Amino acid sequence: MSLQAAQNQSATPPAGPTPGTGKALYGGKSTRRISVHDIAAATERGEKWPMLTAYDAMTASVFDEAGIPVMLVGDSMGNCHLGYETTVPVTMDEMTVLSAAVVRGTKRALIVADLPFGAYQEGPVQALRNATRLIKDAGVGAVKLEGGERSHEQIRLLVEAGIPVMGHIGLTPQSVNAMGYRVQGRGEEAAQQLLRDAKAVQDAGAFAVVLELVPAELAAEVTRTLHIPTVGIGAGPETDAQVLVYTDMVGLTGGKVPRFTKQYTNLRQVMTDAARAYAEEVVGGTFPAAEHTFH
Ligand SMILES: Nc1nc(=O)c2c([nH]1)NC[C@@H]1CN(c3ccc(C(=O)N[C@@H](CCC(=O)O)C(=O)O)cc3)CN21
Ligand SMILES: CC(C)C(=O)C(=O)O
Ligand SMILES: [Mg+2]
Repeated sequence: MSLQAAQNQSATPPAGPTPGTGKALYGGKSTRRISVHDIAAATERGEKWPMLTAYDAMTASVFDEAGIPVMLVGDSMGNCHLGYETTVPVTMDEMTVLSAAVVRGTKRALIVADLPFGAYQEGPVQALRNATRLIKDAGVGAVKLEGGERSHEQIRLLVEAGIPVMGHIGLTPQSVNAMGYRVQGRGEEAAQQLLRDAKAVQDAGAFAVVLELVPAELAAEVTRTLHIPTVGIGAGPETDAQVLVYTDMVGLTGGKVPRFTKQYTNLRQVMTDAARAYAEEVVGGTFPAAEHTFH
């Protein structure tokens, strides 16, 4: 969000829910889907907004009813949901099936789907072909792809074709084999590159940009510089929006989680306890009881 927008915000505080805009992001009366324009308008008013990943209809319906306005069918499904080591092996077929499920499970949220590794690196035409699949076959409202300057031609062609695009710069996990999982944008030269990447994404026509694993001060500077919303993950508190991988947020991720995540509950423990209780009752012969039994 620009400084101008921030000043507008302090000059005219939001006056409560307005149909079709503003607090409608968080479950106002409107039942239509949230659009990229609603996202831009909310950000202009200085409203921060939360994004969560989702990979199936059931989970997505929970978050939709909880009022999460934007959901990302992230290629993090690779390690969080499909059992791969990283996001790198995720295919367009996997993205399309799970994105369609998330769309079916939701009524209100804007659904953004990642273009997986290999689905846009060949060039803009390949990017358009694969983004079109996610829009037409899965029914998502927008796509996301990684890279700043290196991806600006892809972003531009998708936007010209009428597909809203979210950019993603800083740590780009599809490049893990080249860059590892390290904080990005440290040092003057790397910071200048991140600013150039952010501007390239905005100039290409993206409606928002994810900043992953960058110093908070740099994320704040990018946020002040751009007019499109910034969505932070491991980028400090001053971005316009935040995103978390939902399995980290609910404590379901097996193994190590990044330091920037916050675990709000421990579903792994809840599910472990439930599974053990069920197993004990089956072994002990106390389940099924009379009320679960037909004669
Ligand atoms: N479960 C999960 N959560 C995520 O946030 C996530 C995924 N998976 N998969 C796709 C990408 C990969 N991400 C990652 C993966 C590892 C680190 C990591 O190891 N970070 C170090 C900090 C490194 C440093 O200090 O430079 C850490 O300890 O958090 C960070 C982000 C974020 N995304
Ligand atoms: C971490 C977020 C931004 C993402 O790209 C994903 O979940 O795949
Ligand atoms: Mg991703």
